[in-house]
Amino acid sequence: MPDRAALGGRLTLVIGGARSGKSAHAERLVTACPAPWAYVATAQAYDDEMRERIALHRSRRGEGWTTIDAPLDLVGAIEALPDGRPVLVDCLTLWLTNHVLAEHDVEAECRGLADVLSRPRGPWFVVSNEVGQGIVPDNALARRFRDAAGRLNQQVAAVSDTVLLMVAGLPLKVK
Ligand SMILES: Nc1nc2c(ncn2[C@@H]2O[C@H](COP(=O)(O)OP(=O)(O)OP(=O)(O)O)[C@@H](O)[C@H]2O)c(=O)[nH]1
Repeated sequence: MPDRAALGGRLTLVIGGARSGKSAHAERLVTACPAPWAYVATAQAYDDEMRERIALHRSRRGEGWTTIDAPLDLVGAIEALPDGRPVLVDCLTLWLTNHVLAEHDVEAECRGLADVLSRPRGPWFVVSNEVGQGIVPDNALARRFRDAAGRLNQQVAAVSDTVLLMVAGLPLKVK
């Protein structure tokens, strides 16, 4: 196992805007650890565009990966993984979207996730979107989502050893 400190510690949050290169960078970090790697996907393929994106991701990942679908029960999926298995969770924002749309108790879900991520296991790499830098959305659901995403990112960043902000494909170490 490579030096944990060199990999960024037990938990690394990779955060950025859409197409900032966060998934690819997080994959590079995970594959610096010995295989096998676990990919925990929170996306659901509702249409052809999403199906195509997912197929691209799968072909990019190649061998050595096990994919686990966890659109809602991310805590259960993480807890079920064997100790020491390098894990990539992609991404928190879609997981949050799924809970918001299902009208679940989003605050409780986020607390539960931050709690499991704060446990001394890993190496874990978690991808999330930095949202909310544009103008205030004009509908209440989007505002609620934006606020919940900001709070979730803060909670996860607080328990992370390393936080990387992706800008134009480049990682900026913010923690
Ligand atoms: N269900 C499922 N989803 C996957 C799989 N592979 C990737 N995804 C999803 O694909 C999503 C990321 O895709 P993109 O929209 O291309 O990436 P992005 O995060 O906008 O862009 P980048 O910042 O460049 O990574 C993540 O939410 C993953 O959950 C898979 O095998 N199964």
